[in-house]
Amino acid sequence: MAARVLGRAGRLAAVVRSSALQLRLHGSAGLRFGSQASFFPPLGDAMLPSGSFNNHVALITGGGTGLGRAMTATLSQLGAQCIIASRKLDILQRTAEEISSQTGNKVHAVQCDVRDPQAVSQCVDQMEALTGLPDVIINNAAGNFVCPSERLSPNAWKTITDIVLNGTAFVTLELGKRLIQNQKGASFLAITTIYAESGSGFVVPSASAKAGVEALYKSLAAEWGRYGHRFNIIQPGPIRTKGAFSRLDPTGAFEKATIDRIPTGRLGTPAEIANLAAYVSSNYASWMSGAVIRFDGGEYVSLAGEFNELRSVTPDQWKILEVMIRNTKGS
Ligand SMILES: CCCCC/C=C\C/C=C\C/C=C\C=C\C(=O)SCCNC(=O)CCNC(=O)[C@H](O)C(C)(C)COP(=O)(O)OP(=O)(O)OC[C@H]1O[C@@H](n2cnc3c(N)ncnc32)[C@H](O)[C@@H]1OP(=O)(O)O
Ligand SMILES: NC(=O)C1=CN([C@@H]2O[C@H](COP(=O)(O)OP(=O)(O)OC[C@H]3O[C@@H](n4cnc5c(N)ncnc54)[C@H](OP(=O)(O)O)[C@@H]3O)[C@@H](O)[C@H]2O)C=CC1
Repeated sequence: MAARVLGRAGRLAAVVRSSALQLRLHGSAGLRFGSQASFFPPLGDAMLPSGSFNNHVALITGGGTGLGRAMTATLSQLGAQCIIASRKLDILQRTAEEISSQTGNKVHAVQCDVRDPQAVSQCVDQMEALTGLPDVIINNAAGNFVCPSERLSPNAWKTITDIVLNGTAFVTLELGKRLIQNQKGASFLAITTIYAESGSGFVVPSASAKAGVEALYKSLAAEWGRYGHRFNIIQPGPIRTKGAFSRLDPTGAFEKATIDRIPTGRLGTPAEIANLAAYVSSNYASWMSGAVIRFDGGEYVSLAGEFNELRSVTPDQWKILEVMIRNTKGS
């Protein structure tokens, strides 16, 4: 009997040793479970009731492309009159016409480089003439590229931090002052990124500027509630847009690894973030201020936990690991 048990234990130990060796040699290659993305299908329809933004005016910076365009389309569909502002007037005009023709609600295109406070002031003048002051302001315009920090010129640093931090501040302060003067409340939303919180190498100007934007919005949430202003932040994870992916993963080499570390097994979609932005900017969220909403399919926590790689250990391997751990005696 004892010999039989010892024999079984010996065989098990041999299996444990060989499997542990396999694990060490080959990692988890080929041992992944099937894609879980099918559990988390993205929905594309506008989530809020139709007419939720009737009689509302929304300014979306960078609204001509990517996520800003998707937010504009959703707000317009829900009844808002939108103003989209960025540098490239032709792109803005094309987007404005396309969205207006689909929703029946006016979208205005206004050229504005948010790095220039005078241009921002003129943009707001133009907006006041077209629609009056806005109820909703979405600071979405940004610039970014991957680059080792030792290769950054002073102007590269300045370009990104000017668009992201100074641009957001110029738009927010210009509108805030005029809204306060007119005793009009508003919802301000800033689009940052998950690495605004953690920092990240290779996108250091963007990480620094987005962290500044978060500090700006949290501070104003505290200070300007008394004027009827709400300030919130959405931190998106990866969502395919030409603007982001062409500058952050120009060869496409990192996309699979990115998707593999997202617990929901897929990238986000522009329509999903547009629904969240619409909710945060709507009167349904009138008690929400100072919030930082991470919207990343779980990527941030997945990157943060040092044991999360163990997801790729199979049930059979777990049996072996458990035996090894239980058989450990002493320290
Ligand atoms: C691990 C991989 C992950 C894969 C997943 C991929 C992506 C998604 C995941 C997460 C995304 C998270 C956050 C995303 C944040 C974003 O903001 S994405 C949005 C990106 N969109 C844009 O950037 C659109 C607007 N961008 C631009 O217009 C330009 O790119 C630019 C920002 C450069 C501004 O244009 P412009 O004002 O015309 O500037 P210049 O071309 O004159 O350049 C100014 C200085 O910057 C230097 N520079 C430009 N490009 C680079 C570069 N690639 N590397 C190094 N330096 C660069 C340029 O030389 C100028 O400096 P000098 O005058 O020469 O000194
Ligand atoms: N896509 C993603 O995976 C993620 C995106 N984000 C954030 O989402 C937001 C939208 O990015 P995304 O849609 O992907 O990328 P885009 O490149 O499509 O959007 C950036 C927009 O900013 C505008 N812009 C850039 N510089 C200026 C400027 N100086 N003045 C005014 N407008 C300017 C651009 O318009 P123009 O060239 O006409 O000026 C463009 O429409 C950004 O804040 C980005 O940081 C955050 C995390 C992930």
